[in-house]
Amino acid sequence: MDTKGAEMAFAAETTAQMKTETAQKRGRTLLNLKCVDATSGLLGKTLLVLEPSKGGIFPPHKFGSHDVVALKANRAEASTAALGEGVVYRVKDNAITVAMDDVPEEGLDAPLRMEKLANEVTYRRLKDTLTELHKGVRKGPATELVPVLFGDKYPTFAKKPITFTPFNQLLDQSQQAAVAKALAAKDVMLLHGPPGTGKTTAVVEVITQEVKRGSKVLACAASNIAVDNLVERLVQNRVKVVRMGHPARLLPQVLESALDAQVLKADNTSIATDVRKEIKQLSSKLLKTKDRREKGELTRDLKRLAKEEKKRQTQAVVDVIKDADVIASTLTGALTQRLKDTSFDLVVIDEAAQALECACWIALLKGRRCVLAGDHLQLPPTVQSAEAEAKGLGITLFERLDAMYAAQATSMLTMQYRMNSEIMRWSSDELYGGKIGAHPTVAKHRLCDMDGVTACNATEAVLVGLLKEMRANRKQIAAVEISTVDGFQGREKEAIVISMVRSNPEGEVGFLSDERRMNVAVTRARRHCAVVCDSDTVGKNAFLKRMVSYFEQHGEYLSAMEYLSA
Ligand SMILES: Nc1ncnc2c1ncn2[C@@H]1O[C@H](COP(=O)(O)OP(=O)(O)OP(=O)(O)O)[C@@H](O)[C@H]1O
Repeated sequence: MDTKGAEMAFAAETTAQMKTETAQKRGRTLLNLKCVDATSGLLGKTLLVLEPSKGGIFPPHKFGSHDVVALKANRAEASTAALGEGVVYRVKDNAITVAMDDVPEEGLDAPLRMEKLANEVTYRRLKDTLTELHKGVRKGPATELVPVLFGDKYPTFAKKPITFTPFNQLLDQSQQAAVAKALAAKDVMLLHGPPGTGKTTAVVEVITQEVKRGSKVLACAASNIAVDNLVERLVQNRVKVVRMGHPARLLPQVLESALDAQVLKADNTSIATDVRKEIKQLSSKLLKTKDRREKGELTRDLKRLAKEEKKRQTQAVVDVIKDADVIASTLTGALTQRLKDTSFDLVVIDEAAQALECACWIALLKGRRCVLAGDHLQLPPTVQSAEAEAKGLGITLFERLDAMYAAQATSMLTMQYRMNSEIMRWSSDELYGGKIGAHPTVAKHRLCDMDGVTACNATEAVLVGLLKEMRANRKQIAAVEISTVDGFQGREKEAIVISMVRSNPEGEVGFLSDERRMNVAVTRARRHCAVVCDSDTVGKNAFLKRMVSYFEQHGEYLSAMEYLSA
């Protein structure tokens, strides 16, 4: 990680180094924009709406929600300071909305260009954390935890079994056992949640129980969406939760939990607002007065008031954070200055098997104990540098700890609430030692039980036909989504069609052979899973061969010839 690596190089490919036209071609800059609207509203931020100057739609580009962007005059030199920076809030074909802290005072009425900025803050935070770890953690809340996570000390648990009254009455036995283990953990516990087993449900119970016993909890995940998911459910349990992060990156349904929203409501904020009004009045008095003594007095007062305003604003943030039972943030977001002096009894990381180990450390250094929830038998985070991956960045902390401490520290959830048991059994037998069961509500559900579906075979044929047609016409049909497996992790659909497009005489199966990828692909399906493949090619790989024969045995097998004549 100390060499910059491919990811850093990619991020550093800033538009500043490219000609603006080249940058526009690469989708990192949009030229000739006009600002058509500026409204305040998003928790004190201003939303600017930008459209192509000549109307119509934007050329192809790479701007997406949450990107950090700079606005400049359309033809400004690359080195010219930006009119302002903001975060992309919404992207449509013909308009992009950007949330800004401070609206540029001038320049918005002229043609503009928008540049995508490399998110260097994240890299700096990862690097700073690694440097701190490298120096050795001799003080702070995680002093006792660090040796356990590096394999120098075994994890320990309370001697007496923990009993608790679940908030969620529906928790199954394996979820209850996992929660009890988490509550008993003195340093680390791994909550292993295979597909559809309600890992987040168990995590929310752990956090709620911890709050009940007086703990302050840091709840994290690598992605904003996973953090918002936790926040939504914790709010339902009436837990006092504060969501860190830029409001433009949060789902609208969790905005009320945002730090900014709660700070706006704080007493110290209304005092700061009053002080600001007073400052305005005194400033205009100062401009009018000719009296030297009065000028001196007013200047002194203004200085004092400015200090007071700042103090009240800072105190409002400190109070909200202090008063919260749970602070929720992304892993890298946990390194904010605002949490610098806050430590936690417990750090919970959801989707830990999809997070880089160094990102986990940002959060872990803030807590005495930790619970990591995830499934290392699904796909790990993407690492763009092959070298970094080979040197260990591709192994997650969850996987590493499970390899060291599975017997002591891991509790696996064993009841799943998504798949028909035939779909589930392949994954359970191949990857989870045959330990997973299907809840009765899903065990037998099939596509043909759904309203409007009459014949399952016909539906399969339609699905496959549809897929071909969409590929050919490159168009999206409502209710059908096309995605790579990697992009679909964490999601589910009633029916999944897996296209294993490889077909060659050498039997090269490439990335299909990653068991975790196939595990993710198959386990997205609730009621129906169809695989389209060249069985000769994929049959050269033992794992895929077993998979195809499982489908042959337990499902329906049709050759291409049979489909063509169907
Ligand atoms: N004990 C339970 N009883 C009934 N339904 C449950 C139970 N636990 C989880 N579920 C349901 O299972 C689904 C998945 O649960 P949840 O959202 O907690 O899992 P996840 O962590 O997001 O996904 P996954 O388990 O695939 O990792 C949800 O619809 C949830 O309501």
